[in-house]
Amino acid sequence: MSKVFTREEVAQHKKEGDLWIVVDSNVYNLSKFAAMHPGGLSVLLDEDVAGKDATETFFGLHRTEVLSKPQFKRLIIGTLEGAQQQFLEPAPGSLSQVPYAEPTWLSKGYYSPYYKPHHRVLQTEFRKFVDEVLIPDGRAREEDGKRPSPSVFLEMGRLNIMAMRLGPGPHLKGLELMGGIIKPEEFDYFHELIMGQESARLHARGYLDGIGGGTFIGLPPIMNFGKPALREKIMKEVFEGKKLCALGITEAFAGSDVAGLRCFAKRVENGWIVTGTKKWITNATFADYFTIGCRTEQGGLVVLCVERGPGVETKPIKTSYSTAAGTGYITFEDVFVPYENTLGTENKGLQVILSNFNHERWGMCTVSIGAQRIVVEECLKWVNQRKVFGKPLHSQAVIRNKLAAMISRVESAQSWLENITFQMNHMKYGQQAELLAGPIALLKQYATSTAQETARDAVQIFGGRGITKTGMGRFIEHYHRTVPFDAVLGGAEDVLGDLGVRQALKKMPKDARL
Ligand code: HEM
Repeated sequence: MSKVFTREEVAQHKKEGDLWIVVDSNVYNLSKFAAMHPGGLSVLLDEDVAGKDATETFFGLHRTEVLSKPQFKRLIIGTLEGAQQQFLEPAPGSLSQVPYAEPTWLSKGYYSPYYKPHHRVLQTEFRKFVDEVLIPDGRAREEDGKRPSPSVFLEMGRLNIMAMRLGPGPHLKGLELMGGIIKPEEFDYFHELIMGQESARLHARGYLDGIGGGTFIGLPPIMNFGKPALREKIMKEVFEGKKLCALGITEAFAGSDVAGLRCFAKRVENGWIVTGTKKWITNATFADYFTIGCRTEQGGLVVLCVERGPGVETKPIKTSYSTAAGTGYITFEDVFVPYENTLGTENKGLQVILSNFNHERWGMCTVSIGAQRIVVEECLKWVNQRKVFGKPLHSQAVIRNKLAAMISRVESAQSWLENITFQMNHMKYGQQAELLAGPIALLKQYATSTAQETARDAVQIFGGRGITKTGMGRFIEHYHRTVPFDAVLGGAEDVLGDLGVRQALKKMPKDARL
């Protein structure tokens, strides 16, 4: 049993070399650690801190997770008599009780027409998986910039997470999803939405793309347009967590302008010879298969699945997020690609490339809106615990005003996302292409532009901490630095806004008059 100390006993240890303090009912012996304390020795020797209960001061300066690190847990020598621990670490998989930290359907006392008990079952299990498997690996890989650990992919394979990330469909048939808690025929776009939003809790944007961002966009063309033998082989390898895909469309010469691609595929006996380059390719540095768009001799486009091998070289590109995403530059030097690896019809590659855009953009909305919500939670916690001029930060009207705007933005984006997801659940592919391309483009533009406003406001609320990679504002710094990715990948904001309006104008009735 832990030793219990009185306030008087603690108060006797208040000098350099013999220093105790209390944080959240635990008595810490900082006698040796004080000299190594990142915040300095003098702050600990302050008369309001040394030998005292410094809980409030502590939480104004450190994240709770500092206390859960083993090297600091070891400093606990007992508890303070009569004091109760207040700041318990949330159990893996638990829901936040902070208002607006969870979408309405997960908030106590609220209802939603969209979610069924099997959605909640998946949400609970997937959050646990994020907390226990992805967060530890994600935070470590963000630090060292290495690719996500192979053991994580194998675990994802065991639970068929990669297969679920590709949405509902025949590819799920016969698979045991998340250990069997959800039936393949029940799996719908709300399950996929949940997985996207839960993944955002990682606060590790580069790593998040690292764990299959390339496959999310690179595998669908293989799955939907590949010859059966190729398709079956690659789907099995990828779903089991043994191989990864990347989608290679963009080049230094051509970004959203697909018609300007220069990577060239020359038709030869039994296949193609590919020569050219691709740039900004997510997962390029460690992917095994590259789904790439190439120009043909006829001037058309062909989409090919190229396996990593002789003539294929990849090198990392340093971006504003971590190299855990494996963003890279690819060169193809006279690479022979068997004809069986042609995806779809020769010279009709544009159709293959465009076929997955809606799903890709919608998937990005799920993550982007999920991340925006977590920033609201971070800000609410901070304004509540941070004291300025002797009062909590939220006593300033200007801060409450910023929070009002943040909350409204994320709630409106979430409601729109759920509405579109509901439509997707009820529409066949053709209807989705016809009716949802515009709304999804507009939603993505809205989600990422509001995300950037929220990132800016959050930095203002956190001040210097919002631009510091460690400490209280570390997730705000990360969000503010990586938020432009969502606004660029899958179509830049202006392009998407324009697409949404052009789609609407195409559908204007001829007799519409004021
Ligand atoms: C259990 C006792 C404590 C431990 C284990 C501890 C540990 C740490 C660690 C790991 C950091 C750097 C990480 C970060 O940036 O968040 C830090 C920073 C700091 N600590 Fe502590 N600390 C303790 C108590 C205190 C107390 C009682 C004070 C009261 C004044 C204090 C003041 C500071 C300051 C001013 C910083 C720098 C914060 C910043 O850069 O924003 N610490 N501490």
